[in-house]
Amino acid sequence: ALALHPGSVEELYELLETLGSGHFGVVRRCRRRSTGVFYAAKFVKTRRGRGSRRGLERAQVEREVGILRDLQHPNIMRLHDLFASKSEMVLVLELMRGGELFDFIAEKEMLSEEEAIGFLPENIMLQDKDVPEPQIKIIDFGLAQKLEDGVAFKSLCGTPQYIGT
Ligand SMILES: Nc1ncnc2c1ncn2[C@@H]1O[C@H](COP(=O)(O)OP(=O)(O)OP(=O)(O)O)[C@@H](O)[C@H]1O
Repeated sequence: ALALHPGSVEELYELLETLGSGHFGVVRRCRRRSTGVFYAAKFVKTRRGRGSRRGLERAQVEREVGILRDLQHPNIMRLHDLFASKSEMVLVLELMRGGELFDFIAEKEMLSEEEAIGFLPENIMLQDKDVPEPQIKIIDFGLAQKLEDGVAFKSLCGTPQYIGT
C-alpha cells in the first residue's frame, strides 16, 4: 500500500520545470533526491471548506488517487508517492517523456486535425520520444469508477461532449 508522507514533497524530491497544467493545478518534473530518478509531480488544489469555490473536493481527489494506486499495468501511468497538506495533494507519478498521443498523431499528418479532435482522448501520453513505436499510457482517472464483483453497476458517467443521446 502507498503511504501518505507526513512531510513536504520538497524534502524528498527536487522540483524542476513545469511540464503542463490542468484545471486544478500544475505538473512539474521532479527528481528523487536519494536516487536521482525523475518523476512527474502533479499538484492538485483541494477545497478548504464547504463554501470555497476554488479547488477540487478532497474526497474526489482521494477517489481518483485510490483508483490509480490499485492499478499496476504497463499501459497505465504508475503512482509512486503521495503527499497531502490542507490545501493540496501532490501525486508523484511515472514521468511521461514522449508528450501526448494527440500531438504525436497530429504530427504524422495521417489524420486531419479536425478528425483527430473528434475522437482522440487527451489523457493518453507516450512514454518515450523519438522511438518508432512508443509505449502509450493512460494518465487520468478523473471519471473512473471502481466495479465490484457481483455488484451491478448503474450510473451515467463520462465527459458530457462524448455522451450520446
Ligand atoms: N506523468 C506525466 N508526465 C509528464 N507530463 C505529464 C504527466 N502527467 C501530466 N502531464 C502533463 O500535465 C498536463 C496536465 O495533466 P493532467 O491532464 O493530468 O491534469 P488535470 O488537472 O487532470 O487536467 P484536466 O482535468 O484538464 O484533464 C498534461 O496535459 C501533460 O502535458
